[in-house]
Amino acid sequence: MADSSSVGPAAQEEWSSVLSAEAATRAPPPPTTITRPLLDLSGAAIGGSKEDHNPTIVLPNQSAEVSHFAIDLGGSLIKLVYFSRAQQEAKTTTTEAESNKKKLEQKRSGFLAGLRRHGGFPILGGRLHFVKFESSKLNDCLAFIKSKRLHRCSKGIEGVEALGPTATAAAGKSSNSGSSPTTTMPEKNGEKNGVIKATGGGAFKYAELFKEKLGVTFDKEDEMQCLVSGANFLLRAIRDEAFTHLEGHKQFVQLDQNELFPYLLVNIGSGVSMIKVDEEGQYERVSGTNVGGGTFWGLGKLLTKCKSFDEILELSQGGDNSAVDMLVGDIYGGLDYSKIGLSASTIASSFGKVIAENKDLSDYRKEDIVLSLLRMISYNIGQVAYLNALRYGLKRIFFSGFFIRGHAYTMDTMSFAIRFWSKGDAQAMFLRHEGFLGALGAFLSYDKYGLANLTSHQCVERFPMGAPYVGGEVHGPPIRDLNEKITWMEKFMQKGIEITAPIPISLPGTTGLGGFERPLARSGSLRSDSSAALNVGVLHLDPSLEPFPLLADPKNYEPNTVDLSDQSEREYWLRILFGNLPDLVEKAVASEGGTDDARRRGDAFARAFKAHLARLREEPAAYGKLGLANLLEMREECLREFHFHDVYMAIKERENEAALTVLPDLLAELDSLEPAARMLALIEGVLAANIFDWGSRACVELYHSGTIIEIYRMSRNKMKRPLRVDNFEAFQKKFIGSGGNEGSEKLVPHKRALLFVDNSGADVVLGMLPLARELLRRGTEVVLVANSLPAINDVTAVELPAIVAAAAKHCDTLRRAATAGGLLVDVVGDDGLSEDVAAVPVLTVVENGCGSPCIDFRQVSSELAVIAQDADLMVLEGMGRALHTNYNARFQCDVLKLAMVKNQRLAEQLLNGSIYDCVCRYEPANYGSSALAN
Ligand SMILES: Nc1ncnc2c1ncn2[C@@H]1O[C@H](COP(=O)(O)OP(=O)(O)OP(=O)(O)O)[C@@H](O)[C@H]1O
Ligand SMILES: CC(C)(CO)[C@@H](O)C(=O)NCCC(=O)O
Ligand SMILES: [Mn+2]
Repeated sequence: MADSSSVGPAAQEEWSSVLSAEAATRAPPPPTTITRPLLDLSGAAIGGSKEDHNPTIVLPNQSAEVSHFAIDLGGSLIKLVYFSRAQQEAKTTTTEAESNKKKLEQKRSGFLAGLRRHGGFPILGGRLHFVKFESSKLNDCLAFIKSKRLHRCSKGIEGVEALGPTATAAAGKSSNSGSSPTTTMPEKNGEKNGVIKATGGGAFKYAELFKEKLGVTFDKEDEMQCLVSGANFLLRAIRDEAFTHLEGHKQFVQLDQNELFPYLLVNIGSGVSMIKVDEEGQYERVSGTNVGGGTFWGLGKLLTKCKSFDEILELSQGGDNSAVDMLVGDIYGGLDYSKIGLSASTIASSFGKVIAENKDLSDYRKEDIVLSLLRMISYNIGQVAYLNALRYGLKRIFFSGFFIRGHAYTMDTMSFAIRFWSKGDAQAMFLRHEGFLGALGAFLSYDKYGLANLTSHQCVERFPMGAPYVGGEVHGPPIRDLNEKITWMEKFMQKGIEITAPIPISLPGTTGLGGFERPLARSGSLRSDSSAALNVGVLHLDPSLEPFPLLADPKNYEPNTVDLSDQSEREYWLRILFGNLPDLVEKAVASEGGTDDARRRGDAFARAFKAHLARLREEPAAYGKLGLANLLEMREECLREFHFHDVYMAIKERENEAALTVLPDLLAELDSLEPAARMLALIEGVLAANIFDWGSRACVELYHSGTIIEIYRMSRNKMKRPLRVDNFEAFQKKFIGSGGNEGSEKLVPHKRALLFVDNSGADVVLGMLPLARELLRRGTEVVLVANSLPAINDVTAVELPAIVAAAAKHCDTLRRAATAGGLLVDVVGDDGLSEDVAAVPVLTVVENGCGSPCIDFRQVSSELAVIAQDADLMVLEGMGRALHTNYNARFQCDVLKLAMVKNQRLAEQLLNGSIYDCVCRYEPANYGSSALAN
């Protein structure tokens, strides 16, 4: 699995230049329409006139994603939440051989999918996207809806399914003018323009307009109701949604669902609404204030002539409010007013200093004015919120609305106010989807999807791939497809700009007692609107994911072993991923035939991935709590985003083949051993074969030194006991009894073993399959648990049946068990199969629900969850699944954790050892709890 022990000097140099280029931290704002070089030109058409500087190009065959949506039309911003079902990959150039292979894989995955349960959810699984527009740019919003054809599928998911990628939907040219960008489309292919859930004042104000332009009717939902149901959904279903922000420090809050209510929801939009929420569906708007986001933006605009909200926030970075604010010290001759607890630096009166000074507006620095204004409004809202919380005895206050914009100073100011006035009794919390509560609530009111019932394990927050390259500005026409994404990356390359995703502002200083020092300014480092998109990401809804039932303590389970909130740890792993990037890109491009198209995508992938790394370096919590597993998954997701389906396919095939040729000899060798020696040989074999890990730089360098088989032999020969962690005896005792003599006492074999496999090639063929065979021989049913999607050279569930079939040619046990398990459907031989198949323990394959080298047991496939219920042994193999994640996890059944450490730092830190050390950690059922009981 994935890492490396060293990063070359060249890579390091590039890394630091990318990551420290403060001046280049902001991507240029995108023009509202762009000319896009095309990948899939079929059916393409130029929208608008050809003389247009930036005509819109419509790519009907690349917009296979069809969606459903809800809208919140507010006083300042329009928010859209739309759904797209599990993505149909847009076509990229594939050879016939590749497409045949894909068909075969699809057939196989159909077999796996046949095992899926959908838990009774009417939704199929898909993604929730979040988009916003300025209310004054309604036409952009209309154009967006048309380009995505959101208005055409109001029949819902069932209707969505029936739709094909038809050649319609010109993405209207964006403009700020009042002219109509679109006209109502006639019905086509049975699609209907229908009824859309809408909330916010604009649901009333613009109902006629939407009817006229898009032919849709609004089904109005109450704004407060939507805010509350949106908030409840986020707090229940999205992990790492709520956080505190105090003195520059952001911390995610684990909310206990039983202790969530009552709370105060303070939505700061143009105006502010304060809602007491008592329980699901029960709430009351207890207060509001007209001093809100609109006030800040409006006054700020008047006073500074700034053109955008972000510009104002950015200005405030360099401000010193004491230039306009009257401080206690100004009144008290530099002294504190300590009798009532006010320090000299406390603001006595916002803007009060101006009175005595005979100056014009232009005599003041804009920065100072804006900071004073921001502080005044934030603090005031905090204070009113506190008073209402006090009025109803509420301890938890959640702030939402786009006024917040993830802006550290704003959040700190409000948190400070709450903490100060409540004397620490009440807590201010913020939501990552801050401004989308209303739209989300409206979306959830399409209750037929059962979305409102989703819980956290069914919502996976993926890294929002579109985000780093959309640039600034509130979204105009968005990135619609792969091709546009690539075009963006190329634009940056042409300009020689490294996109390091927008960086959040720096920490403000506070001076206690309500006085604030000015925030530490940092040049041009405000997060732009695209980073707000970065923060919310895309929610993947997967109704087939479930918590793994054998976790001993699901509530406190933490998959990651390495804590990346530690700065040096984070820096190290970010560097490793950065250093491995050039190689990975080469492999990725080669895996897609090395064509120009592949090269383009490869370069774009590298840019995008670097942007994410840079972003995380600046704000580690940008995507929620960050662990190594997330980083590794992000890389895989990012590859998929640029349609690299399986980078290591060729390597995996080559290594499978090579390993299969020596399998018969290995099996014969194993069979010649006594049971005790055989068991040791099997375990050592698994560990030795775990060296084939293309995610480890050190190992990849090793592969130049010999053939696969030579390296495997070398690895086995080097194996020395005791291993770095060596519980082999304990395992052996459980397995073959004390003394190692089979038959010396009656042993009950395990009923069902889950073998979590890691790499393709020798690892699975020479390591895990022989172990599976041994278990089967002892009467244990074996389930091979493998990835649902490719990650590095990890074997996938779809690939396993063919590997097992090939191995079964050399082994009767495997053949019978695999046949009994339905794996050998098309390899039925005519010898020996007439025997009683029911008596043979079964060998099956199950997908784990992941596309990453690690495994997060909070979210596994439902098949795995079901089959795990009767398992009494787990074997977690490989660094990703047994060390990076789950090394400290406890389970309700016996667990064997087997891995070779292929990273020096991890070896030192986790095991006090060195690279290539091995771990054989055996933990009997409820190992942790019995330890506690003692
Ligand atoms: N790019 C932006 N453009 C305009 N305002 C922004 C932007 N980003 C943040 N804001 C702030 O967010 C506020 C709007 O927040 P939000 O979208 O939650 O409210 P709204 O729904 O438009 O208003 P209301 O609910 O009162 O009708 C603005 O008044 C402004 O203070
Ligand atoms: C009018 C709404 C509800 C529109 O979203 C909002 O802007 C608001 O709550 N304004 C504050 C009005 C008040 O309670 O004084
Ligand atoms: Mn609103």
